[in-house]
Amino acid sequence: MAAEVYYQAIGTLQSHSYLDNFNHHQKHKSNLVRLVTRDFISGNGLSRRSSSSVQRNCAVIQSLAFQTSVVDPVLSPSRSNAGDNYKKSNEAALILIRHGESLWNEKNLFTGCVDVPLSKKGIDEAIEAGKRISSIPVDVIFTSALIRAQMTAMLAMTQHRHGKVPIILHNESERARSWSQVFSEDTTKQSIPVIAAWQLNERMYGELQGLNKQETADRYGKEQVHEWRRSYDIPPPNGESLEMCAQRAVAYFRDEIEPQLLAGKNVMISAHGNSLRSIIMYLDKLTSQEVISLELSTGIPMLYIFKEGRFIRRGSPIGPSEAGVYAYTRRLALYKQKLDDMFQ
Ligand SMILES: O=C(O)[C@@H](CO)OP(=O)(O)O
Repeated sequence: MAAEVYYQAIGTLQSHSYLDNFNHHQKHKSNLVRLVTRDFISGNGLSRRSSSSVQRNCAVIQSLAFQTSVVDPVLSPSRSNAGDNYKKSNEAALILIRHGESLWNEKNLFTGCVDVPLSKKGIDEAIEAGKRISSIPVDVIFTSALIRAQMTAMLAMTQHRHGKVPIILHNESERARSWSQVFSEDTTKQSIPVIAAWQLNERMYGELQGLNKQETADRYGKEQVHEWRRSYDIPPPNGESLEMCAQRAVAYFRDEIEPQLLAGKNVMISAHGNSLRSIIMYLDKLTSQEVISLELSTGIPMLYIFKEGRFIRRGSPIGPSEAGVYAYTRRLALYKQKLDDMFQ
């Protein structure tokens, strides 16, 4: 009973998860999640005090949502896409994760398409991310072609409770494909295909790649560097703007990933700050103004549900130190229950 009440309360809070994109609202919601989680952990279920506090605060969250003038993706008919080629389909989970901290994030260098591995902290973040999504179904994984996204996906999957083995598909040549075949149906069932695509790579940062971000701001001015980093259509010198990055990343999402979701497959995408910003812009129908303030932390998985042609955000932990809470749907709760029963 306590768990049921807990998930319901968290569900209410997390249904406004798009507020996480706005730092000033994030804090408020994070306090509420902490309050409810504390009651749950104490084992007494939701206390009357917390229960009325959640109700009261949900009203506050509602009004914050109104102030942002972002339409609630849960309540509104559809801010989302896939409309044209919508077919009646099963519900499917979509997890988006930005890679853990890389060795160049650690050094504050522009990275873009330079292929840099995770730092020690990034490895820990990826493992932590894996714990947070360990009860959410994953049938197929898409990563960029870059090692930091691939390391993140693989490390995260070591924590998954289903115990399946992620296997990178090699389609770069006929020989690579044929030499990496598996000849057991049972083994295939126990594995998750991992598809690497360059289209999901970080935006190409042009002549900024390898430069220190602070030194670049000192040299060219804070405003100019912010424009290069966050504007929608201004590219850094000889690099890609977010708009250019979206042209390949969103096209790939629509052509290769949406069909999987339509077929009812649960998908995880491990990619990068800007390739994911462009995909989120598409999923949440953000304007080119709104996307400027969209920041993604390293190693924090976000959950969407794809149902009846719509993408609905179901939450994301607030930050690295927060508990991983998502608004589970009935189908996800049943999947979790199945894992609980299996590992009792
Ligand atoms: O350097 C990069 O490739 C990206 C992501 O780390 O940086 P930014 O935050 O400027 O988009």
